[in-house]
Amino acid sequence: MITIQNIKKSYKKNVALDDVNMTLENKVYGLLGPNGSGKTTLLRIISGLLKADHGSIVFQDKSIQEASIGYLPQKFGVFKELSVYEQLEYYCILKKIPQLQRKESIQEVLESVNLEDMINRHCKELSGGMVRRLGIAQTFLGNPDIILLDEPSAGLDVEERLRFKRILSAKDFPFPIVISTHIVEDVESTCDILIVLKKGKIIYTGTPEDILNHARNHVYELSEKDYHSISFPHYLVKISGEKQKNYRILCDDILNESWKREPEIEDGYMYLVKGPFHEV
Ligand SMILES: Nc1ncnc2c1ncn2[C@@H]1O[C@H](COP(=O)(O)OP(=O)(O)OP(=O)(O)O)[C@@H](O)[C@H]1O
Repeated sequence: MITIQNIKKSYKKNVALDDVNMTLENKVYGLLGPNGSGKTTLLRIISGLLKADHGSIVFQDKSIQEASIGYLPQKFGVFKELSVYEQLEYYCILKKIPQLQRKESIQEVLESVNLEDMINRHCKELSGGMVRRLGIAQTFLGNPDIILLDEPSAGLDVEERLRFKRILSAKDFPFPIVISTHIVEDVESTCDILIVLKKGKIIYTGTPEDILNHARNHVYELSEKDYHSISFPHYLVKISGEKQKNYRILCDDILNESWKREPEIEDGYMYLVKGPFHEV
């Protein structure tokens, strides 16, 4: 278990994290939040790359520095002249994986991200999405105590995005996995717990199912004509339909009952982030 207590971090006067507290068990966590809400800063602090101004992170009664951490940064780079095998062997050395175990570990993680055929290719031959998958693979090497993935599915095509979700759903991992993203779709079916950050503060911790309740009675679908006639505060979630367009909105006003819709996870998340829509 990892306990994160009272973490604060500012960049000069800009407060990036404002008293963040959470406990991470052996579950998959989706760290959601709009751009600039503090997700990367939090992951960098947990990984030990960045020092918090205040607070502590404890791993099983010890300092987090003693934990083995698998970390995928937002920008993951490779040594272009190394082969895929050599690149991962380099990570094995950093993670102190004994030489005899390296080959098997490397093959295993490459298979999990569907890159086994690239094992002897130069990293410079990999596409952007393949580099991202190599980045995900290296986090699983060794016996990590925690895995931190900063926007893992950025740049992955639909098939690889689905494969990544399957990896996460396939088994119970013996360590926490934290996935940072601002795309609800990436985490809704794979994460046990969602944590939502807004302006450096946690505004929601709970299951993906419970988050949609935040938008209950706030979701409406209007025709184009009706939508253009409203003037109260609202958030436009999406426009769907071909000929007859439906405008799905979040608002605090009570509208025609026939326009009301059941909330989905994305509605709940957007209401938390954008709402409320009346003066509080
Ligand atoms: N190195 C830095 N120097 C100054 N300010 C920074 C630095 N890194 C982040 N910030 C600021 O801290 C806040 C949180 O940024 P952070 O990158 O952690 O957010 P994020 O949720 O990961 O955003 P995104 O989804 O865009 O990646 C933002 O206001 C950002 O401008």
